[in-house]
Amino acid sequence: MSIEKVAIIGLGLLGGSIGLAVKARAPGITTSGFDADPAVRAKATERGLTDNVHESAADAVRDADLVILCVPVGAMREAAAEIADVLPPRAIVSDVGSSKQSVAEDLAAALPGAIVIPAHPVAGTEQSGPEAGFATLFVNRWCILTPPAGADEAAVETLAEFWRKLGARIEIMDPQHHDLVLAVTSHIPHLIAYTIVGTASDLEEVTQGEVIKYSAGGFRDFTRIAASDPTMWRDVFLHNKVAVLEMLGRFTEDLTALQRAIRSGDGDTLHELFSRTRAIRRGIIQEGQDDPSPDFGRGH
Ligand SMILES: NC(=O)c1ccc[n+]([C@@H]2O[C@H](COP(=O)([O-])OP(=O)(O)OC[C@H]3O[C@@H](n4cnc5c(N)ncnc54)[C@H](O)[C@@H]3O)[C@@H](O)[C@H]2O)c1
Ligand SMILES: O=C(O)C(=O)C[C@]1(C(=O)O)C=C[C@@H](O)C=C1
Repeated sequence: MSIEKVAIIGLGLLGGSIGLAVKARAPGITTSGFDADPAVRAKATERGLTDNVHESAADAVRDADLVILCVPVGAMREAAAEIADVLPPRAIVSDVGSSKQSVAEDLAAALPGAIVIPAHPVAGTEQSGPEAGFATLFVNRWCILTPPAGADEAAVETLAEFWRKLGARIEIMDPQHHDLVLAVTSHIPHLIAYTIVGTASDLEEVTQGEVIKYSAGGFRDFTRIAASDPTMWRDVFLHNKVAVLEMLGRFTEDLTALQRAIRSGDGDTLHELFSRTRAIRRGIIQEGQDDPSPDFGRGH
């Protein structure tokens, strides 16, 4: 199976980055795009995010070998339903959603009989919209494929090869496991950032403008994450509810243990944890998994 035409539905950060990455790294593949928002379609045309930007999802997916849904996870079902009647029978349908169980269920329900291979490129920034995309977003990043049991192996390999062309590394995972892992590595960190920035802002009366004044330190890193798209993240928490609540329970227990250590003056417990976490950060940097694009969306 080879991919000659990719249809991208949703032309924000992820959809736009896929379009630009195909142009830069797989120029033999044609791209077509659609976004529900006319202003996004206009900007996508201006930036040339895909070769063609269509006025309907149905027009965009015509003759496509691969369709990638790049919409918020809460909009996946509706976006899939819009292409159900016109989807070429041999086309692979995939997505980039940050949670996988609910998306797999929604796509299977909306597209009975279609070849559906959900995926999640673990790459992004706090930016969103058609101006945010860039061609190197996926370089050296993991793309996790979560094929359903009994999925066509050739289709899985075709999708994996597509993502490798864009620079990604491939992992295959069960959707339930994906959602648990990402709950702790991505979803809860975002929830913590939203919380700490929200709490500091609620305390503004006490801190009298100091939230902004002293935000050059660690707090500033939290504000970057807390600037992430509200619609996208609302949908992630509503659609990965079980895993997030389970991991949040575990996190709360660990936080309580730290609270106890501080209260009782147990410096060893604090020091041991902080040493372990420092080693993890250094390991990530050594593996070369840090910022793919230091001048974009990071480090400000
Ligand atoms: N932002 C990240 O860091 C990141 C990383 C990996 C995966 N993801 C996932 O990628 C997906 C897209 O996120 P993004 O950051 O590109 O968001 P974005 O807001 O930049 O883009 C989403 C686009 O989808 C469009 N859209 C919404 N409903 C639609 C519909 N029914 N049909 C057509 N278009 C529709 C919106 O108009 C918008 O332009 C989400 O599922 C998100 O969970 C995001
Ligand atoms: O770097 C960031 O700003 C991100 O939030 C990217 C990030 C992440 O948590 O790692 C966010 C959501 C995704 O589904 C994948 C990647």
